[in-house]
Amino acid sequence: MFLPPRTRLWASLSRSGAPKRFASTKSLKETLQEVIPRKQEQLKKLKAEHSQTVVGDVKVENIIGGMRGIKAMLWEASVLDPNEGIRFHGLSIPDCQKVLPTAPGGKEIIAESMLWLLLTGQVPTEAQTRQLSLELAEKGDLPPFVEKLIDSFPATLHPMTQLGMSVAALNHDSLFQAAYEKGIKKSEYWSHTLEDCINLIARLPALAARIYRNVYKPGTPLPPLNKDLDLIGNYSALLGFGDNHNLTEYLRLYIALHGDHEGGNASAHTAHLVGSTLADPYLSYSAALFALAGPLHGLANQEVLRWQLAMQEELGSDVSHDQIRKYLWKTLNSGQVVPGYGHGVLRNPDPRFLALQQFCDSRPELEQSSIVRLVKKTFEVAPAVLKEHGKTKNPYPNVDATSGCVLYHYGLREFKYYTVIFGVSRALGALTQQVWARALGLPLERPKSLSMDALEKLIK
Ligand SMILES: CC(=O)SCCNC(=O)CCNC(=O)[C@H](O)C(C)(C)COP(=O)(O)OP(=O)(O)OC[C@H]1O[C@@H](n2cnc3c(N)ncnc32)[C@H](O)[C@@H]1OP(=O)(O)O
Ligand SMILES: O=C([O-])CC(=O)C(=O)O
Repeated sequence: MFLPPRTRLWASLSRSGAPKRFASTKSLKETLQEVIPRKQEQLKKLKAEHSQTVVGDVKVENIIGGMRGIKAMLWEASVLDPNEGIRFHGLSIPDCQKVLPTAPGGKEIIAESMLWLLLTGQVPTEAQTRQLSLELAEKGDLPPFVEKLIDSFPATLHPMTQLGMSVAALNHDSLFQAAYEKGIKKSEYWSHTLEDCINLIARLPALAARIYRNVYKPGTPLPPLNKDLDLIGNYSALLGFGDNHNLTEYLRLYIALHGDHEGGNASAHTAHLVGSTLADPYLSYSAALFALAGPLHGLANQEVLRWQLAMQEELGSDVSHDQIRKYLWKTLNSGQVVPGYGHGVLRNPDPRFLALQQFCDSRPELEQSSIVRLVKKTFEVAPAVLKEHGKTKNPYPNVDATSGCVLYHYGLREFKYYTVIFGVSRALGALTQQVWARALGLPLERPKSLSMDALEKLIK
């Protein structure tokens, strides 16, 4: 039975509050086959009954202000509330932490259960999650020419550039593109797109880990994919951290939480825009990765670590609130942004930041870590400084403020690599939408632009 998200959450919690799973044995594709006709019907009804209903207005400030606040995209998997933060099909982060299956022996949400939720709007069973893990591990090997391509990159090429280029090269094997060339019907687009999306997600650990090894641990052999591990268990092992359970668990949580942040963020929006031309999922996601690689977006997590380490270098480890305050002012007065703070939509501390901080608070070794403590102390000071500075509409931390310090503490210290981990994650949401865009037959994205002269004419 298909239930609205909130009802489904309550239905998936037993009376004792412990998660209870539905006993479905359906595969991901079978589940989607069930869900898609209902969504198609919903869209048809919206079009028929409300095409002309006004849901917002556009001011000049929206046009010159990066389209902030304009409701202009359909995005199925998640919606962002400025104060509450993200909900995935209606489920908040704490809701997801209660009901989504974890890895055997683990406590954190895994990529597979988040992907299932994003794609279907349903909480998968333990068995469905394991089945998906196995499918991903079976499909995770790289084509030899892509391995060669990655190996040919100079180690000085930024890891995000390497990731974007290698994801684009995987389109050599795009099933959607091959089927399109044969001339398939529009109603068949989504199933080929789904195959591509699953194949791409499956290959991301091997791809991202190969980049890491080449750049930072040259000459160390990559282990084969382990069919008994989940996607991120394998990623951690490929990176060389497989026996670090704490880091593996952190990566699982990190990657589940960064998976989707509604549609307007720069990476997801880029994937959607490029995908709307019917470019295949590899090309669309490759483009998204280059948007993620900008310092106002995903690259901010690299910038946060660089900034916090520079602060530590200058002030020492045992730093006072007052010293941090002065350091923040120095950054602001030199005309730079404080990385990890502010947001295009959020107006409160990012619940992803809070969830990652909670992870830190639950582990004694992280509570003792000088970099983790510095990040926490910065949070205790920065909002007041940013409020006094008076520019940013949101003086609170976003997820990037804290995501890197835990990696750093656990030994993954090459912070130029951090956005690659974000890039492995964002595929979950961006590619989910690609499937939905094809299933719903969404059109080419093409908003209207205006010159300043044209705008002035319109105002008159
Ligand atoms: C996963 C993610 O992508 S989360 C975001 C990651 N990015 C960062 O952490 C980088 C630092 N933050 C920022 O640059 C911004 O807050 C952004 C890009 C995230 C959002 O930008 P906007 O929606 O334009 O923010 P906002 O409307 O509050 O900006 C108003 C002014 O405040 C400034 N401002 C915003 N955030 C900050 C900050 N953290 N430090 C200093 N100034 C800031 C803006 O630069 C802008 O200044 P301007 O008028 O001189 O151009
Ligand atoms: O929503 C945004 O604009 C940026 C962000 O936090 C994300 O993409 O995760």
